[in-house]
Amino acid sequence: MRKAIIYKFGGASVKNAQAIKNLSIILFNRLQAPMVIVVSAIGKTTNALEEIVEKRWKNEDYHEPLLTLRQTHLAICRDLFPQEDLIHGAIHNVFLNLQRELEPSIDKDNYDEMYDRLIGYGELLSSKIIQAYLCHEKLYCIWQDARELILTDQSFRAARVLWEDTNLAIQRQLLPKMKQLPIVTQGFVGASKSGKRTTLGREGSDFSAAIFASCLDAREVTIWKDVPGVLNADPKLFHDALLFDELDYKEAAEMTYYGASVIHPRTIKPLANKEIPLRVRSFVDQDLKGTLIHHIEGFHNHTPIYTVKKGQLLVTLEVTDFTFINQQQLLEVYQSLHRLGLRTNLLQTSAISISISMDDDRIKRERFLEEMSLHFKIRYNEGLQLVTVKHYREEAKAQFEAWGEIILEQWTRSTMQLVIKAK
Ligand SMILES: Nc1ncnc2c1ncn2[C@@H]1O[C@H](COP(=O)(O)OP(=O)(O)O)[C@@H](O)[C@H]1O
Ligand SMILES: N[C@@H](CC(=O)OP(=O)(O)O)C(=O)O
Repeated sequence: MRKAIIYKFGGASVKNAQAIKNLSIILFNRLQAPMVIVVSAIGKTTNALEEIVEKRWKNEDYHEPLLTLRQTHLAICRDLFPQEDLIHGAIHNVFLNLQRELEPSIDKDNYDEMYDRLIGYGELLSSKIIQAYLCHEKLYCIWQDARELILTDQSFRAARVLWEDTNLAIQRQLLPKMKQLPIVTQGFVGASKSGKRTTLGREGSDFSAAIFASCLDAREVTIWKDVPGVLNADPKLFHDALLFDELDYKEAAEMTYYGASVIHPRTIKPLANKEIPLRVRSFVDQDLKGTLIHHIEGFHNHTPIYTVKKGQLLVTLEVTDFTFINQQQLLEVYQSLHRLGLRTNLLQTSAISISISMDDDRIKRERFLEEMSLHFKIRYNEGLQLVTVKHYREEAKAQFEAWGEIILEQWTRSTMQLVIKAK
């Protein structure tokens, strides 16, 4: 059998009926076996599901957002399929199951577990609609439940892959099917060996594509985006951003680490380990070649790379007596962050304080602050932006002064980071 090709279509590329039709056009000349097509939830479905789950958790009324979500999906089906197609009933049933799963009383200690049980419904819906539509267009393919293949531990919302088990499941269950027809499956979701549903972290479908690629020793992965490829900055924020024709794995991995949301941070490593090339290309203009991320001997980039992470919480922990910050205190802070699964993006210590910029999470934040209040005096600032400039030029800081007040900065020889409070 030839080496497999992996395609990943994110939420933007399947955001409505027109976008799904466009996906089938992309596949028209490209569909082949062996191929795995990994899809994310339609548009902003995962955000809507997050709202529903949070409301259910707080015992608030979630019926309105649930109804909107149902109507949106059924309307897409009406645009894509004739009235008598079985898909309408199938999607209706998925919503009945979701409704049923939202009803029972909830275990108040296990928000993350409940979240993972419900949030993957978005990918379930999109993958069913897309597989049915491709078959309707005579682009025959098989639907596969990714939770039978991507096996993880039970670190809900940021599950770690059990590589050996996943590899085995893919070889045994997926490979034989792949010989017959292309596969459509879900990104983002997995399951533990005891059958609990898990997820790989928000925007984790790129990582799912990389997992399939690694286990299948794929020829290439293509992720289809609404941008021409990887640029040196988010083109929505920087209008003069430059497109890279190619990038070395290491440079791409660092970009994602600092927050370039075009690729999920966990995607590059499994591909780099097996030297599987990753192409990022546009689903809008399919004539463009995009950006090829692969191993480039002696790669040197001097173009500045800008990344912006929004929704940052900057916490400053200050000692309450006149002791200095020591390693034991740092250890306790890190242990608490690790236990709660809070991601830190910048840490700075002074003699009497520790400042941490982290991705905000309203529920976990409260627990962290509560734990820290036993040892420190706390100040915090929310809704901040963390700007990172790699290969910065001297004048780089000045342009961000217009963005707001720079309340923390950190410089190394190659990287500048600024925490900014918008005006
Ligand atoms: N360096 C970058 N190059 C290209 N796009 C970027 C970059 N940094 C951030 N982006 C943003 O990433 C978006 C695409 O990623 P994302 O929205 O996660 O896609 P999807 O969810 O459809 O997979 C683009 O619309 C762009 O605004
Ligand atoms: N739907 C999930 C997973 C994902 O990766 O989505 P996208 O490919 O649209 O970023 C999310 O929104 O987090």
